Amino acid sequence: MTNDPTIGFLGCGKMATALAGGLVKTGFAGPERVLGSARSAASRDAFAAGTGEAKTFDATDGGNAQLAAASDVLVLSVKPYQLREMLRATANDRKPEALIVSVAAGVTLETLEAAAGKGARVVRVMPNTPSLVGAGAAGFTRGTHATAEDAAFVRSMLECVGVAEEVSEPLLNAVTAVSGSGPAYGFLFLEALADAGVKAGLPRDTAQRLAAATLRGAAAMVEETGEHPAVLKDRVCSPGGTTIAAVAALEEHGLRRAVHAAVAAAAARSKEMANE
Ligand SMILES: NC(=O)C1=CN([C@@H]2O[C@H](COP(=O)(O)OP(=O)(O)OC[C@H]3O[C@@H](n4cnc5c(N)ncnc54)[C@H](OP(=O)(O)O)[C@@H]3O)[C@@H](O)[C@H]2O)C=CC1
Ligand SMILES: O=C(O)[C@@H]1CCC=N1
Repeated sequence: MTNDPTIGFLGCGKMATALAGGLVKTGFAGPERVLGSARSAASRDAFAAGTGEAKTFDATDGGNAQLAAASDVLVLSVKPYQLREMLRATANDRKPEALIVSVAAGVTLETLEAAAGKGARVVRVMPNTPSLVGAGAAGFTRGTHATAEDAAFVRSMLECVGVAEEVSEPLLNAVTAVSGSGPAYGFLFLEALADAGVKAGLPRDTAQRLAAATLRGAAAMVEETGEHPAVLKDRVCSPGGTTIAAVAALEEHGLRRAVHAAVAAAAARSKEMANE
């Protein structure tokens, strides 16, 4: 791996823009070391806007090959079903020593390595969109030919925009279900909390600010105190008070069961996508 690798995002949509934007924002990579390719001008413009005007390539006009030829690290960030074709299509353009990083849900190392060709160094990552604001959570696993240095590079890239955990490949389905898809659960809960606040009489913007800060605060307390979440929850519940009344209502309406079902559904879908 060169000292200042050029990181090319093949497919520069929502996840690529969140990750690349985070890398630029935190100074991990200057915009001159970040590239993106996509078919539509809308995707390319959004990526450029989110990354301090990183260079983009038009995929309808040989852009994927140009990006592949210029990238020391090639981040595959198209839809899962497109990955095999993208790897085959850029086979003759990629630098032989390029590190291939896939962020696609469900696509296994076996599939990636077979499509990337003999000896290809591949790391499979499951990031999430809060990478954009330096609060990402990612899991990763390295392929057969990826070196310890490759894993260290990917870890440093991910830790620049949040937390990163190296896991065995089968656990990536669970990582996808917890932290890859997880921001959506958080947004849904936050939206519901703000809506309920509006119902209780708060102005919308006040309710949303309070809900977001409260969830951020709860997460920060778990991280900073190292206490079990149940212990922290118990400290909010005064005997006969408001919180225990709310907690009882959440239990009655099946919050825990709903979360278990959601994570199981996402993990099952991730597993299923390996065969598509
Ligand atoms: N969104 C998320 O929270 C997360 C997504 N992921 C993974 O990231 C990947 C991308 O998902 P997401 O960012 O949500 O999806 P998007 O649809 O936002 O991004 C896909 C990108 O690929 C581009 N694209 C499509 N076809 C081509 C092509 N032939 N050549 C080059 N670019 C192309 C699209 O632009 P255009 O159509 O203009 O070409 C678009 O920019 C998926 O594999 C997903 O599993 C992983 C973790 C979290
Ligand atoms: O919904 C998806 O399939 C992708 C993977 C994790 C988050 N978004």
